[in-house]
Amino acid sequence: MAAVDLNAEALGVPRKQLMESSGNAVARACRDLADPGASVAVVAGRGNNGGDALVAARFLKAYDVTVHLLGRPETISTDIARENWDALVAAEADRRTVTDSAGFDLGDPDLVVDAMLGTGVTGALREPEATAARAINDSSATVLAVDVPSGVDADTGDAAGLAVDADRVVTFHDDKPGLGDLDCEVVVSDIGIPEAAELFTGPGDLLALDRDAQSHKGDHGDVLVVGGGPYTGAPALAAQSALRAGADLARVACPEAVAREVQGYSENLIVRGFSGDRLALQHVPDLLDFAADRDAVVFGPGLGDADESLAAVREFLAAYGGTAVVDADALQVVPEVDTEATLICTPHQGELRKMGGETDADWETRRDLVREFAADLGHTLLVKGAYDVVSDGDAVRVNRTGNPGMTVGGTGDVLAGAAGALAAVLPPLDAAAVAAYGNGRAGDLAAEAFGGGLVATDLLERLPAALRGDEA
Ligand SMILES: NC(=O)C1=CN([C@@H]2O[C@H](COP(=O)(O)OP(=O)(O)OC[C@H]3O[C@@H](n4cnc5c(N)ncnc54)[C@H](O)[C@@H]3O)[C@@H](O)[C@H]2O)[C@H](O)CC1
Ligand SMILES: [K+]
Repeated sequence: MAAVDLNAEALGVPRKQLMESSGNAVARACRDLADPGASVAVVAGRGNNGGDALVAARFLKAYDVTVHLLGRPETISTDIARENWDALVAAEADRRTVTDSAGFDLGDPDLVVDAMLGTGVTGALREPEATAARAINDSSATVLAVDVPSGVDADTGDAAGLAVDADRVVTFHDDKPGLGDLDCEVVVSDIGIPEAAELFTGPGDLLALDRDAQSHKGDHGDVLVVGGGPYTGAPALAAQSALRAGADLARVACPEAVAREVQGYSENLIVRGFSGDRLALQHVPDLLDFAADRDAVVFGPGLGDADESLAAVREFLAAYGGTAVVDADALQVVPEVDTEATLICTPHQGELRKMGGETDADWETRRDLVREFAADLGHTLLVKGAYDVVSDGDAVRVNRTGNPGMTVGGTGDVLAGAAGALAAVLPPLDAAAVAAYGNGRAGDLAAEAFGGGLVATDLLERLPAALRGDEA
């Protein structure tokens, strides 16, 4: 929900506007449950759940409304909730602030609006919320809960002890998984979050990358790039991109003939050569061993399309059970391989057709075609284009970052490496979506500096800022 909110904000629909819609929906539910003139007690907590009800109070002119704020106004935790409190103060609305549980008096209302806690609840209800919850449960009033009954975990439906016993819940945007088992009526209200906030990647998607302060070396991925042979820059770009996208370790397995050159690009890479000047079947057993201890493998950058190299990719994937990003020439073997591995395939439109997939000039048609083809393959697809389409055969995401300057060579290797690093820490669909978003943003930042003259290494430098969400 937090991710969708941020994406909505980036699309020009800020949280305060959503709160106005939520409050409006709460007021509608009140009108449904009580006749004009009825007494309504709005019990508001200090977060945005409370804020929703403070808005609702403004919409209930035909009712006898008393607002109980649990806590001093200075302790309201968000600006948008505080602004709505200030609006009630300015309007001299009937209101009380409850600074300790002894000071809470619900009165004898016809209807209670429970807006103490929503999705922000942590642990058992503290005071004065606990006292207020008991008073609400003891009263004979009809109880309308905002978003979720206070004290109930919206994801699981569990309560850590006491929770409000509601007659009806008005929840927002989408059903919450935890509400299904509650013994009360649940109404889902649309609050104007654009569908695009869920379809298109946005800054909210970056929330998935938040790191645990307690993390250790290796927690963020040990990534192996298998490639090189005819090209040496591609595997080096992919591996460096994995590091820039947050991986702790990036290794390259490449032919001995090019290993020195690959190492020469960066001292941050761990390079391991195998005999000869290109990948072949004889290398597969060692590669499988080496890959088994890694979190993700990126297959393809600079590998070339020699028959023996493609045969090796086929044999590797057939025996591999981990997570792999498959790019470039390696893509063509994917449709014919029966593998246990979790694959993220990163074709451009031409490579997609070579894999047997269809494409279309219209992005909405393409979205549907990519979803179907991903379902057929049983793998995640990231189909590159002006609009990148990502699908695991079920969900679809579309990425709009990036610019025409990125048609330069090497940007695909940067994307594949980033996808490898992210696949080490996120589910495949999210890894692909965030990689596409970050790579495109890095390209946009690079275009600011270099326009159509940007090169792939410019993206490497800007990938950390792009994945942090810095403004272009
Ligand atoms: N897009 C949306 O989903 C929208 C949701 N809205 C509403 O916002 C709430 C979530 O708001 P948030 O501020 O994140 O959290 P809460 O208001 O639920 O609670 C935070 C508040 O509560 C305190 N607290 C936490 N746990 C406890 C406890 N066990 N006992 C006492 N107090 C507790 C904490 O310290 C904070 O002060 C969502 O449910 C919707 O109702 C938006 O308005 C519209 C968009
Ligand atoms: K609530």
